[in-house]
Amino acid sequence: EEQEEDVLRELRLFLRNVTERLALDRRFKAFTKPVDIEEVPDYLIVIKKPMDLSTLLTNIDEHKYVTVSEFMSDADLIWQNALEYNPDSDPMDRHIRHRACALKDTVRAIIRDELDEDFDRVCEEIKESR
Ligand SMILES: COC(=O)[C@H](Cc1ccco1)c1ccncc1
Repeated sequence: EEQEEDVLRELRLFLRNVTERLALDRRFKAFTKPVDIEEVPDYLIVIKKPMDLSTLLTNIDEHKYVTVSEFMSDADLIWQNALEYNPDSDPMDRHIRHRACALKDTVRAIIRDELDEDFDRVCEEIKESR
């Protein structure tokens, strides 16, 4: 009903704000756009579910997420993929892994600090009802 659409509109505003703040953080530059398959031809052989911050924003606008948990599952793909594709001991791999871990910690801290648990519960109830 109308009140539910108001809740989901507020969820999208929150998720857009979080995602845009991440995309402005210089540490996360490598995560802002899909990995370039021309640059990295084997990427899609190794990584089955690519994800990046611009795709998160598109998904939000396409009403893909009804709960924060669904958003977090896609957001987690970004850093998980980076750890999986860049496992070596060379400095480049270690650098992107450090940034991937920073992304993981930053997303979790923002959600812990800024998501109201009652609001999240309302979103989860809407999801169960559909
Ligand atoms: C999320 O970004 C990545 O996984 C790519 C993989 C990649 C390897 C070569 C070109 O791109 C990356 C980008 C920048 N620095 C390290 C790795």
